[in-house]
Amino acid sequence: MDIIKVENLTTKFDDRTIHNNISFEINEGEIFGILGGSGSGKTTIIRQIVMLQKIQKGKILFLNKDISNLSIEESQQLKNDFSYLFQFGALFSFLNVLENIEVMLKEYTNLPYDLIEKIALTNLKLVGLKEEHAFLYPSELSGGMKKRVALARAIAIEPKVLFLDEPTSGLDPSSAEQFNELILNLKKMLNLTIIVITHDLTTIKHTLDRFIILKDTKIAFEGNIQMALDKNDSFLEDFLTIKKDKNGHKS
Ligand SMILES: Nc1ncnc2c1ncn2[C@@H]1O[C@H](COP(=O)(O)OP(=O)(O)OP(=O)(O)O)[C@@H](O)[C@H]1O
Repeated sequence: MDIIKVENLTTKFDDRTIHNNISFEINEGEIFGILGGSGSGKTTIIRQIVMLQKIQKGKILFLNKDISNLSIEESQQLKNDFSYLFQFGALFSFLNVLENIEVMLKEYTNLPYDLIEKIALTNLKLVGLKEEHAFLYPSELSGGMKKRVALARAIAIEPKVLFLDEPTSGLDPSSAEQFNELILNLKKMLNLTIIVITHDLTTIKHTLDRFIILKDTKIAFEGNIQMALDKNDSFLEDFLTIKKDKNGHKS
């Protein structure tokens, strides 16, 4: 079942066309990538799906609702169904780890504080951190730990859909790999649909179930990594820096 359906989306800023009549669907339970060069309109699409940017032409259905025609109550309800981790999704420097995770719960629920604290601790552990990290401040954390806290904050409200913008940017290869592993585990454990903007080839090759590549206002490719490898297309080979061994096997 599709959880998000983008139909004939056209976006222009001044005279510049960013998306020209593009359509795609994101299925429930998949990790879906939105890829493309810098300025190809990846963040704009996500901002449109999460209702931060107006849809100029075309339609987006999110959980079967046309997001351009929602009542205030419907839009509030939909906002409870997703969460996002933006590229520079900073933590509040004056709050400790646990308090940072609790922010969304305090904002979006009426739960009593002892329950909020319990949920925050559970989510802290879900993202691979320990109770002893709970009272550290952001300045005392590594980049990978900060991303984990931001992720714990995003999943604490139990969203159905999670948006991640460049989740591994700024991480060293080993931390990025661990973060990718965490995304895969969370998808399985929490039954999430995850939409990822990424340039990270490891994420693209090992974490995404399916992806689109935006190029020159259109979708240049839609499918999974195997389909991309099978295509023998020079743009795809360059974009994904696909390597061939001496027997012509691609990786
Ligand atoms: N609100 C806006 N008003 C005017 N131009 C905008 C607006 N939002 C985005 N743009 C422009 O639209 C283009 C696409 O931006 P977008 O952020 O979606 O690209 P992107 O693919 O996410 O790029 P990157 O990988 O560099 O983050 C860019 O040229 C950007 O400057």
